[in-house]
Amino acid sequence: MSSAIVLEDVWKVYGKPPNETVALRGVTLEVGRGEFFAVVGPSGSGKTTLLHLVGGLDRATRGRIVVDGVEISSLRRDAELSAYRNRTVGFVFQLFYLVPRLRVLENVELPLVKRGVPREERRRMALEALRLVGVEHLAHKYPTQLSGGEQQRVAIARAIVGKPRVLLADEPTGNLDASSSEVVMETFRRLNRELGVTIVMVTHNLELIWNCHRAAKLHAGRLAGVYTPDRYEELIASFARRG
Ligand SMILES: Nc1ncnc2c1ncn2[C@@H]1O[C@H](COP(=O)(O)OP(=O)(O)OP(=O)(O)O)[C@@H](O)[C@H]1O
Repeated sequence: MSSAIVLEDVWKVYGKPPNETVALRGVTLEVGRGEFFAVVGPSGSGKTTLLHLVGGLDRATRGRIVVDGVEISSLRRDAELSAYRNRTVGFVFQLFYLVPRLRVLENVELPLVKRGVPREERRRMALEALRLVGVEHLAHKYPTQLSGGEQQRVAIARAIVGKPRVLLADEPTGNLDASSSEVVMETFRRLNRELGVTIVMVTHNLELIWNCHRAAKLHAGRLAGVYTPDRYEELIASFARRG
């Protein structure tokens, strides 16, 4: 298994003594290329922190992080980290963060504007991304005219339009009802299967791990285990016992 993501002894400390919070305490983890990988754990266990570090939204205090062959923990300049964010990873958040005054197509084009892709090419790529997630017919609507599930699929189109190797999703169904959640999960499964995109998804909803090849459990900033589907029942039961 070649690795899309490698974390070696990663620590994250927020704040300064005596008011510091240690969010990650030496996490070592590998995610394979083409894996659909879940991260679960109680509130405050460090899930979002881990995703932010992998996505280059924040820097680790200590340790090594390599994503798609790039050692992001050694990128010192903000411009390098920003280029990494724009090219290698795509983000999907719980709150879709679409720009309300822009049409769906224009929202999806945004990451390409930053890259300086010419207009016609942008349009073509944005329509292709919308088609991949099954909402091409909504291209000329505004976000407020869409359901939550449709907005999240547009946000996924925006995340994949630049053809990132890794898609990072933080509670992507946290704001959706059960049927919209299923549509979003089906979209992820298809992107993973057909395009081979590596997906890391943070979730509170343990039922969603059944979509994933493996699931990591964090507890108080430490890796408490990495599970394959044959042990998911055991993982779910561990939450029933003590969270
Ligand atoms: N910017 C920050 N400044 C200070 N402390 C922070 C910051 N972000 C997170 N923390 C703290 O770090 C710890 C881990 O937070 P994190 O958001 O990663 O947890 P989580 O598992 O994603 O939680 P949840 O499931 O509630 O979203 C928590 O104690 C949190 O209060």
